[in-house]
Amino acid sequence: MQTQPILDIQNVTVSFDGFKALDGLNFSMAYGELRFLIGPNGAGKTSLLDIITGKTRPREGAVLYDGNGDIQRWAEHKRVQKGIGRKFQTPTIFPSLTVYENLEAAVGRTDSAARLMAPMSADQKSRVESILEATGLEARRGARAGVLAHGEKQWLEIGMLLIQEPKLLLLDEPIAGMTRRERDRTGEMLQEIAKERSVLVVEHDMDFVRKYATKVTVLHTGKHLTEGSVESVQNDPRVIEVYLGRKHEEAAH
Ligand SMILES: Nc1ncnc2c1ncn2[C@@H]1O[C@H](COP(=O)(O)OP(=O)(O)OP(=O)(O)O)[C@@H](O)[C@H]1O
Repeated sequence: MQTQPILDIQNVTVSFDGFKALDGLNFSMAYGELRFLIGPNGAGKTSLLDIITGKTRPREGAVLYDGNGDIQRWAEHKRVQKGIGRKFQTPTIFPSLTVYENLEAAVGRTDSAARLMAPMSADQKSRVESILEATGLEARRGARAGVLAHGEKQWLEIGMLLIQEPKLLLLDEPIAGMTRRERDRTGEMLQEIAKERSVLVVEHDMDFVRKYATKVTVLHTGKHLTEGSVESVQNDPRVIEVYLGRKHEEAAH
């Protein structure tokens, strides 16, 4: 087990026309950790993912990653090559290709165009098989991605990221729109994935967070409000005040 964090965000500030989406944020994650990120709308959760992937550059602070020092000068594609994978809410799968073909396309995605066109190696084929198993899509391997159920599409995209063997996987509300069964399957999948890599999940659904999180970080107004076990965070008066109380009120209306 590595003692250094895989990700260490130090005093990061991101401003849009003077408005601070992240305001002196400190955040760090260990290797092999499944971390949930919660906070009210506008807290800065997506902005945090954006500075990790390089979509946004901070005005101040440092983004230390996987023993590379500060990676702020790295382009987005370099971060992907170095193991930072991000799943957006809307899947970017190829609907007319089968599940298997989608994974086949993803296997060489970070390589050169020539490698992309070449037949898969034995190693790549076995990676596709292991991803089919990990995502529970073995029986759907021949189905066109466009006809998959909503949950299956999300799992396929997770598979397409996993096949590139990321070290740090970022997921933005992965269970949005899923059935209860799909949610549970996704929660179990994330726990399995985190045995081999670090996973950071932005999630609003507190039932899901309660069930699958061991450690939760709460953001508020671009700052790190608190972090800890689900129980400690849920009972923190500041969290109740800024987030959970508000969510209960929303649910009551
Ligand atoms: N490109 C941008 N230009 C201007 N303001 C932005 C931009 N991106 C984010 N913001 C603002 O920064 C703040 C933080 O946004 P962010 O999307 O990171 O919050 P969030 O916690 O992900 O919210 P939500 O839960 O609603 O997705 C918001 O007030 C948002 O309006």
